[in-house]
Amino acid sequence: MDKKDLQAALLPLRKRIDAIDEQLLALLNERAQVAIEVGEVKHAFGETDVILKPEREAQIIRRLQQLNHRQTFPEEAVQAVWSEVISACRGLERGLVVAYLGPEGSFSEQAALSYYGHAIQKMPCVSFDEVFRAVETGRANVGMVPVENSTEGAVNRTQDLLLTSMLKVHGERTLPIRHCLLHKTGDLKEVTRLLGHPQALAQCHQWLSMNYPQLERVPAASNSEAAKQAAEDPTCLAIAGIQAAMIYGLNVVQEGIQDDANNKTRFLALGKIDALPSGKDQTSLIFAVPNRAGAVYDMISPFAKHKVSMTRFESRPARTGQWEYYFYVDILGHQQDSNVAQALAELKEQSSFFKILGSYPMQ
Ligand SMILES: O=C(O)C(=O)C[C@]1(C(=O)O)C=C[C@@H](O)C=C1
Repeated sequence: MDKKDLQAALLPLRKRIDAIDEQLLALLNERAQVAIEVGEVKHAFGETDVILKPEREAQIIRRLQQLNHRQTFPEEAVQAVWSEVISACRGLERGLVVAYLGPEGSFSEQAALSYYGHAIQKMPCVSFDEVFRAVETGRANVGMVPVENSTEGAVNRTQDLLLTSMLKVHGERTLPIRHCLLHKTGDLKEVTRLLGHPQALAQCHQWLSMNYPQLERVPAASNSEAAKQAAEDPTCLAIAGIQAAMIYGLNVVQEGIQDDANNKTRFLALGKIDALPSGKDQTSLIFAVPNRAGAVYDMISPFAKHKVSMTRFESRPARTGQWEYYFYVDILGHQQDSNVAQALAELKEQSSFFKILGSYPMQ
């Protein structure tokens, strides 16, 4: 069989794919028209602010994943494809400005694109504080921030900002984090310094100590900022993701240098909207207890009483110098579910501080 036979065998199959793509495109256009009408209805009812409905998006994707069960189209692709379809339709209703820690090529950007899709207006910010401020002041509609990492634990600055901010959580996205060692040319003769975000330096600590113990480790504002600087300075190595390497034209000296091969970061989607129950939700909250024996035990007993599962329990010093703490807790269920509502009401009753960050669809 020669090349001509191959082309002849492929031709009818490719014709079928072309015909299917035409149908898909026609259907996508039909969907886009309906989304525009949805936008008009929302407008007529005065819902002009943010078009985003996290619970509806989660329900659409979950329903399709179930329908697709045991079919040929890959399971993960359902989420990826429909996130983009919904993103494009949402963008036709109204543009969404998304703030995150930049510059371009950061893991936060990846999380933002994965959660909100590509039909967004990106607003890269210089710090987590700036991300919160951009959303609070209305310059951005929503923001995406890392909250915890599987190797390093809580992202403290985010935790502190969540404590005082009026923003609410409406979604989450967990991404695998693969760090790469990057350099301008790949010729490391002149290298004296290693740039990376403190979280990235910590996640690669063992590998760096084994392979580059002599290099000065310099904290950067973000991984992509480290990559951007290294692209201009051959005396610097940078730790960042492969995305940043491509954007800033860097050489990948070594891929996957994080100490844990399964390194993951969980990001939170923030805004001023409340996500309604989607059928599979979780709730994030912060509370503090009076400083007395058994207080924490008493505090969390309403969860057991009302059969609410706790999936995360983290503490952070209250900075009073009194060994007092804020507790960051995630529970399964939506704050509108009756058992969750009862447990939260009892917890609130006994706390010296109580704040619900939001209920939102589980990824
Ligand atoms: O159902 C809506 O409220 C819509 O705006 C439509 C749509 C979609 O494309 O399916 C778009 C954006 C919302 O976040 C949810 C769903």
